[in-house]
Parts: sequence; C-alpha cells; structure tokens
Amino acid sequence: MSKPKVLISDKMDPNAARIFEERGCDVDVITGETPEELAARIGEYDGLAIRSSTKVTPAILDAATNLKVIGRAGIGVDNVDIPYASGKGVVVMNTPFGNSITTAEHAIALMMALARQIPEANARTQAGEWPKSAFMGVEVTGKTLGLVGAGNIGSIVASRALGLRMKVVAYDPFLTEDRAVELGVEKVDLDTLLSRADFVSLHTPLTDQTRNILSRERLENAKPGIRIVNCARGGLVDEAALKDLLDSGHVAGAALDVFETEPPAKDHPLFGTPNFICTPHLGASTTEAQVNVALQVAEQMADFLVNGGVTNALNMPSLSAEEAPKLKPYMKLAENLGSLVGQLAHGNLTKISIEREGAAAGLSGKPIEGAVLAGLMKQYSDTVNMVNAPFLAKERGLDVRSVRHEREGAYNTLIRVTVGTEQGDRSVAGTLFGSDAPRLVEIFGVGIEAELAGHMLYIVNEDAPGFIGRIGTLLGQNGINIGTFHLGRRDAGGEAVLLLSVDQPIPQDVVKQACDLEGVKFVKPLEF
Ligand SMILES: NC(=O)c1ccc[n+]([C@@H]2O[C@H](COP(=O)([O-])OP(=O)(O)OC[C@H]3O[C@@H](n4cnc5c(N)ncnc54)[C@H](O)[C@@H]3O)[C@@H](O)[C@H]2O)c1
Ligand SMILES: O=C(O)CC[C@@H](O)C(=O)O
Repeated sequence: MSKPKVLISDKMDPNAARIFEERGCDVDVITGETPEELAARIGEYDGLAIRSSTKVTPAILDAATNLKVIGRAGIGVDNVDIPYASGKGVVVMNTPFGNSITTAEHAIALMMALARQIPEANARTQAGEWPKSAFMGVEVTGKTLGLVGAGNIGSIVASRALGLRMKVVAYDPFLTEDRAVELGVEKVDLDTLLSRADFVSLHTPLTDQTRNILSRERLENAKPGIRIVNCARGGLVDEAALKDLLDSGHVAGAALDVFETEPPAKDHPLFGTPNFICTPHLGASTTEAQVNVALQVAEQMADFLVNGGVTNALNMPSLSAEEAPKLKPYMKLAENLGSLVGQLAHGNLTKISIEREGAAAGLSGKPIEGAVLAGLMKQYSDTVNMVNAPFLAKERGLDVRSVRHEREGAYNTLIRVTVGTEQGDRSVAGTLFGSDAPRLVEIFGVGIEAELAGHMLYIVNEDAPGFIGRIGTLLGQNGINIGTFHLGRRDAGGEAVLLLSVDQPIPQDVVKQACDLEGVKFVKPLEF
C-alpha cells in the first residue's frame, strides 16, 4: 500500500516533518506559495498541515481531490472554511493546548508593557533621550483584570494574574460558577466587567457573537483609564473606536497582537498613537509552543491517515487509535446497513434511528452514526463519507437518533437501523461473526443471515415450493453465477425473503423477468 502524502504549506518546526516520516507518511515542505500554486499542487496530497498563512478556501478544497485531513498547528482555524471542508468530507483538526501557556504569557507581557509603557520608554532611551520624567506607570498589584473568555488561555492568564496579586473578573457565557470558583475568578456580565476592570484581556474565538465585542458603545461606557489587551483575534475590538478613545484618554492604553486585517496597512490609524503598542501576531511564537504544536499536529494527522484515529477534530467526533481498529468492522457493518435501508426504503426518508446493543453499546456512537449515514446517502452523492454525511443528513432535514441499549439480546453485539418512510418504519439489523465479519441478521422483520457484499439481488416472494428452482433457472439461463444464497421467512407459507449474491451486475431485463416469476412480490438489485 502506498504511503499517505502530506504537504506542510506554512513555516513549521522541523519536528513536524520528522514525525510524519517516522509515522509512515511521505511529506513535502513547500511554503509561501500563492493560492493558485497551492491549488495546482494540492490534488496529490492526503493531508495538509498549516499554521495561519495558508488560507484553505473553497477553491483550494475543490482542487484537493485526495485530501482527507487538514491539521492546524495552533488553535484558531479561521483560515479554514470548515463547513466547506466538512461538505467535502475532509477532517479538520487543531492543536488546542500546545500554545496556550505561551499565548497567555504574551498577554501578561503586553499588560505589563502597557502598565509601564516599556516599548515607548525603550525606543526613546535608545534614541539618545533620557526621558525619565515623561513616564509614570501604574502597578498591577491590587488592580482588576477583566477576562473576556475564560477557556484554555483565559484560565492560564487568570492564574498568572492572581499570582501578580490582581483581582480577576471574567465574562464567559460558558463559565460555570463551580469553574469560576476553581479558577479563583468572579463571574460577571460584560457590562459589569467593563465598568470594573482596570485591564481587559480578550480570549475568545472570533464568532458572530464575539465580532466587535468591544464596540464603540462598550468602550465609551467602560471604566475611564481602562487598558486593553487583545491576543486572541482581530475583529474583537472596534479599531477605529479604539483610536478615538485612546486619543481622548478615555482608554489609557491598548496592546494588540492581532488585527482585523493582517498584516495591517502601513498607515493603520492606530500606529503612532501614544500608549498604543502592538506585535505582529506573536502570541504563539515561542520555541516551546512551536515544537508542541508541530509535534501534536503531525502525530494527530499521521494517526488519522495511518490508523484512523481521530483527535481534536473540529468536524468529527474523537476516536482513539486503540478504539479505531476495534470499530473498523462495526463501521463496515454500519455502512452496509445504512446502504441497505437506503436502497430498499422507498420515498422520502424523514427519520433514522441507530440502535446499539450488546458489545456495540460499549462503543462510541458517533462514528457508527456517521458510517450508517454515509451508507444511506451514498446513493445521493459520490463524495459522501462519514465526515460529511451527518452534515448532509442535517441539510436534508433527516431526524437522526442514536440509541444505546443496556439489554442483552439474542446476539452478543447488534446494530439496528430503522428508517421512517411513507409506508411506516423499516428496520434492518446486523452483527459481527467472530470479531470482525459483518453479517445481516434481520431485514424488515424477517430473520436471515447474509454477508452484504458486491452485487446482490433481494427478492420478496410467496413461500411456496418450486420458487428457488425458478429463480436459479432464470439466472442460469442468463449466464449469471450465484455466489451465495440466503433465505428467510416470517411464517411457513407466508412471505419469504431471498438474498443472493452474484458475480456480476444483474441486467435490467433479468430483473424484469424475475419480477414476472410466479409468486414474486418484489425484486431489487443491490450494490455494496
Ligand atoms: N495571538 C495568538 O497567536 C494566539 C495563539 C493562540 C490562540 N489564539 C486565539 O485565542 C483565542 C482563545 O483561545 P483558547 O485556546 O483559550 O480557546 P478556548 O476555546 O479554550 O476558549 C475560548 C473561550 O471563549 C468563550 N466564549 C465563546 N464565546 C464567547 C462570548 N460571546 N463571550 C465571552 N466568551 C465567549 C468560550 O466559552 C471559551 O471558554 C482563540 O481565538 C485563538 O484562536 C491566539
Ligand atoms: O501559528 C501562529 O503563529 C498563530 C497561532 C494562533 O493564532 C492560534 O490560533 O493558535
């Protein structure tokens, strides 16, 4: 089997390339290309490892015909069109912790630099002045730091600020009272935070809710003399308003590591403003953080490409490398069951339920759900896989339920898939023979044991003598060889089900002739 191919398209610590190679991937490091150059190249790669320079746009994703995974060596993934990547079935991963300490330290460094105007004092001193009387700083001890966002980085900033003997208040809609107590911070609303904070540090992602969170109105109503630090994302602070309020003195200082547009224009209005300092998106730029994120992204991506393990994916549930091989036969079973109901159920499907019992109940439900949906929707799309199937299902308004039963059933492991159709609910179930051989064990209420593979024919007929001979003769006369033959029936003399595998696709006219055989109620060729 050929090795998966990975492209590292942004400057990254060399440990990333080393890990990819050690873990069984071929790797190219080609940085600084134009979007057109990247689009021309990307088709040959299974994985793309990036930092923030590469913009993974729909045009790049359309050209990425083999791409399976994008790994961001860092936290923010605003340079990746995740919905589009999900639609294409590409997993997007980040490394959520590798640079958190470094970024938190940068925020603290900028806060201290603002408090003592270090950059300006440094520049003037080195320019030959001795401007001792021009600078009068403030202590941070005893002052209030307002954290907007108390996730990974915000929490670390809180602990460092408490070490500096500051009081910390935090605004984060997802911060629980218990967690606030654990962090030693006071949970407040945003207006209270801005009315009380001497320093504000931003640590949220940029979303529709956080864009412009420090708006002109909020800045105008903030405590006079407030100082602002943003090491999170440009776009959180209204830059024009910040300029006006620094000029008026209402805001005593501001430090930005990130800008709405990066790099900012050379004549950005904030440049040259007294008490404004900035760094060129250096939050994550320490040796330690860059080694961490490079190692992590390469480990995660190689694990996915080589073993199927999923860690820190933003558009797919996690799956450990230990669990991935155990899940593999279940995924095949789940995909086949989804495909079977998809091929057999008529009309508009409105809901689907995926039940797991026995050993299957102990496995992660989301990957199994993704595999069932991928099987179900294969008929509608050639590019569907377990990453994009849940999104496609949602788009189609399909109500998807996963149920895990504690009960013991007739099989020691079982997956049942039931779809709601215009004719009522239709259900199929399957198990594993041994530890890894998927088998269908029930189809629409009829017990049967069959492997679902290759070209198959499903027939519902009256349970009466002579039928098996008739279908065997028909297929034989048409030169079609039967591979496997499986029978099931509800009651003797009632409705029977025949599922057989054949060595080639069954032509339409043979299907038609099968429909015309005596006692036949329904015929459907199936493909797995
Ligand atoms: N400057 C840099 O180089 C650099 C480096 C690393 C991370 N970052 C950025 O820092 C930010 C924070 O990273 P993190 O690892 O702490 O992320 P995180 O996901 O751990 O924390 C983000 C927090 O923001 C909170 N939040 C979400 N919406 C909010 C809202 N409307 N109001 C208030 N809080 C809200 C969340 O509940 C969460 O607790 C991200 O944007 C990341 O991209 C920047
Ligand atoms: O890669 C970088 O230098 C920036 C990383 C940072 O913005 C992040 O979100 O992790």
